[in-house]
Amino acid sequence: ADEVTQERLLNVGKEPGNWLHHHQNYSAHRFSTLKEINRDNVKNLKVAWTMHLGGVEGGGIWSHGGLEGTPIAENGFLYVTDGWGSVYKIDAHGGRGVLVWKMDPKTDRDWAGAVACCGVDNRGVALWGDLVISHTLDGRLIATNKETGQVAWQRTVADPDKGEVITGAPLIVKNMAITGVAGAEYGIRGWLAATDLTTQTEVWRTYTIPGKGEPGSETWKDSNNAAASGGGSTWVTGSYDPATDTIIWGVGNPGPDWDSAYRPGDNLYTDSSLALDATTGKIKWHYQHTPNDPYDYDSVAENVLVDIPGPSGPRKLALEADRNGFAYAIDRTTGKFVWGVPFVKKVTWTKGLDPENGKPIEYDPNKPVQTYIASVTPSRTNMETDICPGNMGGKNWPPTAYNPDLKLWYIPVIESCNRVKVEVMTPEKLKPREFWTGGGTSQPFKITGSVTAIDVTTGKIAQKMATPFPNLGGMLATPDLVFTGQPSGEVMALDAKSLQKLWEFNTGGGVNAPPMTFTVEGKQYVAILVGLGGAWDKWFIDSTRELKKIQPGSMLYVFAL
Ligand SMILES: O=C(O)c1cc(C(=O)O)c2c(n1)C(=O)C(=O)c1cc(C(=O)O)[nH]c1-2
Ligand SMILES: [Ca+2]
Repeated sequence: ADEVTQERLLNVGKEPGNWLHHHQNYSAHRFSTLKEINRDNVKNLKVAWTMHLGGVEGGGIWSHGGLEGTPIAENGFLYVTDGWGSVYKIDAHGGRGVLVWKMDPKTDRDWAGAVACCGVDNRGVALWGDLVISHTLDGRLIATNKETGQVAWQRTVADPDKGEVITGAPLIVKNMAITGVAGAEYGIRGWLAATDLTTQTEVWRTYTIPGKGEPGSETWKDSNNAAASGGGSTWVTGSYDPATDTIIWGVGNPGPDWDSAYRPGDNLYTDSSLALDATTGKIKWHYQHTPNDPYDYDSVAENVLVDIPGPSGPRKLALEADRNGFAYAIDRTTGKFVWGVPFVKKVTWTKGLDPENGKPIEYDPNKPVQTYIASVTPSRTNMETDICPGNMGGKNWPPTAYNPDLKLWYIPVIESCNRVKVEVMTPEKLKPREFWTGGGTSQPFKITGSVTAIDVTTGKIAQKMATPFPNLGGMLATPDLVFTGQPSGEVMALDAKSLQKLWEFNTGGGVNAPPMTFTVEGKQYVAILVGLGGAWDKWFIDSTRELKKIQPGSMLYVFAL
């Protein structure tokens, strides 16, 4: 078998025809050097083959599943998941797709689906040795034999009885699988866990909310014991810097989401980028974007690691496009702010970022409860208000892509506002497996989107292409193109510099997953999963009424010249 080793995972540039990491490389670039499909011929791109998958069944509070995964490609085989965690190995040789095996983990749909805030979601697998490593919504890490499709072993990592589920893809670092958790809307205390794949045991588990007396615990100043149910999920796969053996991972919102007076203080490490020693799980640094967040602005987005020439040698940056509407560059050696720029058209909750430290200008470290621009901030004295970006954020989980030649970073943008209603929470209201949000949202405004390119040498917006719908799929970059999709069904290719649309195909479904690319027998393909699920069609559909017509679906599209 083709063993996937740490050596190969570190050197994916040597095998450009494969796509071995969830985010393509450890730096989360989602950039492929393949250029058989390019600016000149992309207009001729056609469907090469398709495959219907399963996983559309409902469960818990969900009427159906959706597809958010990034396929993994190795030596002509694809590995994809559906929302309930079934893994499909597909033989892509010979210009068509043939199912080799399907591993159905028999996810407990009602038990897990009842505490999945935002859809029946599974964002994909990882490869290690001769195993396919995957997660299930009901909290398991599963190792499947790559050749036979037989489950080699499995281990429970998260507990839906506590409101914990898993939606993200695992990150493989050395001999470990790193698992992030979801559940901040159900009063969990977030964590990251590392499982040794050789011994099948836990190496470390680091909580994203410090325990009593630990550094950072002073940022929970309440008498409600809010930290114990304070959220801080880690539901999007992070990145890894081998030079310093550092994992950089985004942390989600504090809970209860909108009643910030329940949890006075900055609420570390919610809404932060967190750097951990990969070997020990020890926290090295953090950078918090929205202290004492009253807007539900999870900072779970992937951190994109880039090295930019600077006056005194290369600057080692971690880029993050935050739900709060700002894109950040952080020095990934020190965790210090470098630049920040709004990437959405409308931000109303702050006047902007302090150019020195990147904190919102209105942030006052001496205030226990931050009010930012108080007239548009949900609070106990402003119980109903409109926020921009809306609570899905300026960018949600759909991943960015980075072109290292052009130094352009492409953000899949949601241009939005929505309405928040606050509910005052008390400790008695905290119940296992029940929503712990301190309010709710409604959608009185139309929501659109864009692809926004940032020049990372300047931290300025280089280009923006408006789209009629929010970007719920994410980005792929190649030397002179970017690929993305729309929830209305279109997959498109844009010119990497001008963002002019060069090609489009309507899949007849809803795109809620990122495109990727690979080769088989020397020929380049672009693959994307199609099937609208996630948070949108339950919680946000009123802002995009045309999308109400989109039917549940589950299909893999593969394109070629
Ligand atoms: O805090 C969390 O634990 C958590 C988890 C998830 C998830 O696992 O999908 C989402 C969110 N929050 C969230 O706030 C959100 O907007 C969201 C959208 C989606 C999606 O897949 O469309 N998931 C999630
Ligand atoms: Ca959340």
